[in-house]
Amino acid sequence: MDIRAVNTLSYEEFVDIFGNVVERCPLIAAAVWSRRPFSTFPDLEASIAEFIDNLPVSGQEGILRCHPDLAGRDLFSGSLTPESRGEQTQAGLASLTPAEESRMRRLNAEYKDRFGFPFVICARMNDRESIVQRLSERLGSDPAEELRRAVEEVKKICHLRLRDI
Ligand SMILES: NC(=O)N[C@H]1NC(=O)NC1=O
Repeated sequence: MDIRAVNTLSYEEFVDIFGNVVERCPLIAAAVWSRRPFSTFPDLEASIAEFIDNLPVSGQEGILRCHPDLAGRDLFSGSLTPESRGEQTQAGLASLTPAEESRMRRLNAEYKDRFGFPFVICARMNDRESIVQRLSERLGSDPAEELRRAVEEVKKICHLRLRDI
């Protein structure tokens, strides 16, 4: 799709196409539609990033809470969005050993307890080993720094999803 075509979309069409570039947050696409025309795809991406950056902390945490756990129950029950399923599968998370799976589950739960939102990382820029490693490392982060880092990961996921479109 080219940017001129994007600029002619109604908001319903725009939300249909871009509603999941940030996982389960169609509100973001609905909001940035009013900033068109976009000169390029990076311009659209920058509008999304700016919208996210201008949210209060509760809004940014809300975005993170819309993300499914990595290698969590949703992956095995089939209730993920197609985008998330593809990303998690590509990173090897659909084929963890039972021991790796239970380690992920334990670390994810510990992370949520500590920060109040799920661990978010751009799965396609990682593999199963680096995901577990980052998760263990980030468990020790300062909460404000961790929120900032998690939001940057949301933007990386968004970047790749926009590129797919
Ligand atoms: N929890 C989490 O990071 N989930 C996301 N990461 C990613 O690459 N796709 C997702 O759904």
